[in-house]
Amino acid sequence: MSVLTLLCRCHNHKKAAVHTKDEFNSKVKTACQEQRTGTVGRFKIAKVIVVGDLAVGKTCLINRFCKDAFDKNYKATIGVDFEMERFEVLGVPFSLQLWDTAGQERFKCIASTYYRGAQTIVIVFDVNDVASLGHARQWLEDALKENDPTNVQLFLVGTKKDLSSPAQYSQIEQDAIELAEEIKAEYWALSSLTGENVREFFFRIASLAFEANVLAELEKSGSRHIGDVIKINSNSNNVYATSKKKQSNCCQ
Ligand SMILES: Nc1nc2c(ncn2[C@@H]2O[C@H](COP(=O)(O)OP(=O)(O)OP(=O)(O)O)[C@@H](O)[C@H]2O)c(=O)[nH]1
Ligand SMILES: [Mg+2]
Repeated sequence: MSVLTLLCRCHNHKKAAVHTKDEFNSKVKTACQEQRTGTVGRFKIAKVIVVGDLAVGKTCLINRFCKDAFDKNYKATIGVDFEMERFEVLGVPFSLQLWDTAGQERFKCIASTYYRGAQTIVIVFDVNDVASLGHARQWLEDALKENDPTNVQLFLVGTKKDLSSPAQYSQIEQDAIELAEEIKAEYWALSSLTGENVREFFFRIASLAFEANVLAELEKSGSRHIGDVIKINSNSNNVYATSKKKQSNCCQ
């Protein structure tokens, strides 16, 4: 289990306007301190879907984080796979369900049936393959068909950074940041082979998903405080009498 107390700050991406928050919302912090996070912490599991072209490194990314393993041999994902990862954010337990989907065209229609209900969409491309970045928009469009665009958090992720020279990388980075800004996604570049930025990236997903969930709970509860106990005592509306009355009505 990973313990998160602060949203990860990632200074590498200062240009990616997309990293706009580096502190938890104060309402969220207070709610956590006062243990008023409602269903978050008890039943809440955020669904994360990972999409992108074949062989860009989706499975390796999830395996590096969840199993600290890396396989240099390519084994295509057939349909979907998923992993659960448990976190503790601001002292509150929180889980991510990570859905690894197939990039191969022939498995795509099976995979897309699992897109629904995602809270986070991760669009993956290979920083050494411009075409895979070009296809990112299509992946996003397909994933959004099954989800409410106003309620999802987007991440654009460039993988295999270890394979590119700084000069090559900075070229594709510009295009990636431009796209990220346009689609309002956070941009991350990482390597599953070396592990660079992998942990930070998943911590960030967990933190933002957690924050969104707690804010939604607070909003839902309106003026009533989540976690408040509703007291029923002998002076309250007599629940027994009411139920008796109902019973007698029913027999008339
Ligand atoms: N050097 C390097 N190779 C990587 C990295 N990530 C993945 N690979 C390699 O890229 C190939 C494809 O990786 P996968 O993770 O299987 O790709 P995928 O996106 O899951 O592919 P599909 O399941 O077909 O959609 C494998 O041979 C990996 O070893 C990385 O960060 N660096
Ligand atoms: Mg795969």
